[in-house]
Amino acid sequence: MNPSSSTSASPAANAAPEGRPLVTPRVLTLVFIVALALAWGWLPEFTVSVLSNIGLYALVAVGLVLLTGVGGMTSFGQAAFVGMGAYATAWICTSPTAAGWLGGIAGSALVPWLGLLLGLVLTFALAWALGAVTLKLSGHYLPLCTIAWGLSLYFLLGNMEFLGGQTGITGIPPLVVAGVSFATPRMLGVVIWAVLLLALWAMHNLLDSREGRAIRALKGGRLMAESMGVDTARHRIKLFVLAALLAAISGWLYAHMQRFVNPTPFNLNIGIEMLFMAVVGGAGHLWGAVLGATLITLLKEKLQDVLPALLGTSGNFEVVVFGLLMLFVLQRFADGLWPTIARLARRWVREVPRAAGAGPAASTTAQLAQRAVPAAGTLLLQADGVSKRFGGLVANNDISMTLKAGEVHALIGPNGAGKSTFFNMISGVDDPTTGEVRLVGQAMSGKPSRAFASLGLGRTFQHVRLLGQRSVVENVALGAHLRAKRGWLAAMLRLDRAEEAALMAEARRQIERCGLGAHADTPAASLSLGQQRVVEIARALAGQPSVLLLDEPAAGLRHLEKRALSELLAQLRAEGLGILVVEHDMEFVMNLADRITVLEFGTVIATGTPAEVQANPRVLEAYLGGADDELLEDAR
Ligand SMILES: Nc1ncnc2c1ncn2[C@@H]1O[C@H](COP(=O)(O)OP(=O)(O)OP(=O)(O)O)[C@@H](O)[C@H]1O
Repeated sequence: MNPSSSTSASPAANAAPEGRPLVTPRVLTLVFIVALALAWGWLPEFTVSVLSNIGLYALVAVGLVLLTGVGGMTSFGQAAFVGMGAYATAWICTSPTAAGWLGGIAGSALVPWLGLLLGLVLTFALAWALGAVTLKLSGHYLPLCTIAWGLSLYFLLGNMEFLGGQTGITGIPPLVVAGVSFATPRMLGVVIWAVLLLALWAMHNLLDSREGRAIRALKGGRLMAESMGVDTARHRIKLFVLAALLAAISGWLYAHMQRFVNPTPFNLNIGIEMLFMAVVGGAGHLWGAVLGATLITLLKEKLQDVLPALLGTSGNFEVVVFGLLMLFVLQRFADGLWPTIARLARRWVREVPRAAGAGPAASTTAQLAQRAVPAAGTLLLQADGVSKRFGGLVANNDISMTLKAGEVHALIGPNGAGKSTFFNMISGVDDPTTGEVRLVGQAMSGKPSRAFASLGLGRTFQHVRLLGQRSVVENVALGAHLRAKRGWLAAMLRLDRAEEAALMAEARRQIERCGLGAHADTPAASLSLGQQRVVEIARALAGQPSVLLLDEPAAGLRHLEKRALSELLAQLRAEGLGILVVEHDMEFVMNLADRITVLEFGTVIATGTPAEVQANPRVLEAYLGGADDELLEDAR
């Protein structure tokens, strides 16, 4: 496990100044674990109890960090899932009905484990169902929905007679493993922290994988993630279920620590407190969950003693302080406290850069899926009479065009001519009102962007869409998402290392090819806009596309960079790619394109070679009528 790996954009970004004493995050983590283990037997009972509570909260907060900080979905209702885990084991361990079902094994040491299984199964089913309904919502509707089901589950738990109503369930047996009883917080605390550390390790592994990059991409917007082949709806639900399962495990441990359950610890207030923990600690950082859980738990303990003494009356005043604290933290530390601590610690702690090609030996490196290069002249992309209306506005009017393997086709036209709209039609972002798009011979009506990606369409965006805090190599590796297949479980257990090494090697190869080798480990946001556009091209190439759609690739590039880009695209054309470029830079287009299609007011006014288009009177008229007279300059 690696405390700062989730905090750092890249190894290089973490690099400490040369010559300073260095500790790697891994060593620091080991020191922390060993210190905790050695101190555990000697700590006072009360401290052990508080630490166990911190462990329980942190387990839930880890799920919230993934859900909220990494995946961009806010949940106020996580306490209800803790309740599900707690009540499932409480019921199965104590109910006569459950004992009837369990027959001979009722009362044995196995029953709490059946309670865990029941809690996980119920939570899985409920979270999947809730996720399927609520995660389609965006903006403030999603958090509102989590409040709604958080409240509902809380009242449900408190109103079911067989669960003891508001009184709850008592007499839950302690965990017993191989004859060893985990009845005391000192004993169960070991299990709690072991589970927490295991969860941190597994979640760190998940984030440091192909699926982790897909999860991070969710926050960058569905459009980008889908274009890389990520099924965003499915990933959102899986992330939601994963966070719920972590909460349920925390609930199971809680029930066997307290040995009784009632609905109070699972109400909305506690759900909000758990979200505080994730956000205050550092919503995008796994160890931020531990930090947040520690700070809030300790603060709560202190405030519960101090505030009544100060105010002369009792009440839940700590909630007011939490609210103020939240305001302060969000004002001063928008990303929570963990990134600030990690930044301060950078003098002494640094990540060891993962060397290019490091990982499993070449012989054990997995093979990524390969796409056969189409023969030159093969028809790759075809638009037949594509029209798009927005209300009364006809943005695209009966456009037909083709793209063949081994050619560069440019789409030009004045601002507002309908180029982006057409780009959206041929990349699955939007559906034509009438007409048809075919990709490698397949009709694409109604298919999402990821279906286009899986058929070999790679694209860049007019407004760059990168994960700015992540390194260039991670961004580019996302482009190869569909070429690998290891899933969440393999990633968590680190069984995907060979494949991951292959993905990273491929990403680095494409970065080198695009001339950005020196920036591979730099956070993408720290590059110039022009370089970020090139990163997008490298990301598209990592998917080994046969069709490349480039939306204004030369915008923001300096002269030499444009020349290098032009050479790269010419080389890709020679390798057999079909490239469609939407571009305003006429010199770039005229020097590169084999064919040009000119749009005006959504209609094709000319198609042909650069020379034919430059000599076309309608084209000259269209450009003279607009602000851009570069074409005329070129034509002369
Ligand atoms: N979602 C939408 N709803 C309504 N009108 C839209 C929508 N998208 C585009 N339009 C309109 O369609 C027309 C074509 O826009 P589009 O963005 O495709 O042009 P463009 O050629 O890409 O322009 P630019 O070069 O400035 O990017 C414009 O009049 C625009 O206002």
